[in-house]
Amino acid sequence: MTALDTPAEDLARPAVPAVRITGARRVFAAELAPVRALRGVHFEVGPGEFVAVMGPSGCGKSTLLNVIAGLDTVDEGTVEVAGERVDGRDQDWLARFRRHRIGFVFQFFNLLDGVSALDNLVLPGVLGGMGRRAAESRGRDLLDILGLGDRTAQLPSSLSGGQRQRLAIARALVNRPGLLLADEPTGALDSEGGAEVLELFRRLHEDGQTIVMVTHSPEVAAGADRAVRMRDGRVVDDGATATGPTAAGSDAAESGAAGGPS
Ligand SMILES: Nc1ncnc2c1ncn2[C@@H]1O[C@H](COP(=O)(O)OP(=O)(O)OP(=O)(O)O)[C@@H](O)[C@H]1O
Repeated sequence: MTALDTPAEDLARPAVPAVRITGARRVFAAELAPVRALRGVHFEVGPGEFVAVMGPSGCGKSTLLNVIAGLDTVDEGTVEVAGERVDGRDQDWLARFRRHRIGFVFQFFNLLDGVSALDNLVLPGVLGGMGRRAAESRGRDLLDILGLGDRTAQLPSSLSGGQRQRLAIARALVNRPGLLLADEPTGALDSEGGAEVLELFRRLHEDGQTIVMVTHSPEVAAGADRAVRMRDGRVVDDGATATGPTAAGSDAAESGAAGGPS
């Protein structure tokens, strides 16, 4: 098994969508009027798909990602990840779920600045149930694969933006999550750093990793298989990108494995 392999559980259940959301509604209380962040969202992601979520500021993209990750909850509707219901769970269940099943990449990296690049990976590994040695070995493997093998002892603050985001992606992968979620992963990077990160996502995707990425950038979205557009809390468009499976004429797209909203 390589460090980037798809988790065995996903290979064993290829027919189960990686994400399935039906009729999701989320309303936030606000001073003037309630904000309807999600207004009946249907959204499905097939195993191994790389999906970009786009749309204007405030249309509900981060809320969508957060309800998939169990960082926020829906008021109505259902959220399933790899066939398991995420909505309606208690905080302990959600914490375990996030630790083992979800890798989350943030716009501003959210790395621990006081510890080395390697320890940024060892800590979540240990929290995820690995022994320290196993977590160190996993961390070193990931740093090698992600082109940071000579940076193990460096503090995140001494890395470039692109390197920091690659480290944050390595951290998200430590516990071999079935699903990688990324909220504007290139938003804080210059074009070179953004290209590095997109290239890494493409490699992970080719290795079978399921990825859902929020982005404002059409260039970044074009690197995904499929682009979903949201507006005012709804999915308004959903289709293959130029690099997606339809463009390549693959059977997967034609058989519906790319998965549109149901
Ligand atoms: N915790 C919250 N409390 C109140 N309102 C919220 C909360 N979280 C999000 N909202 C509101 O819900 C709406 C959707 O927010 P969300 O962050 O999902 O949008 P977005 O599409 O990700 O925006 P951006 O591209 O600017 O990040 C916005 O109007 C936002 O202000």
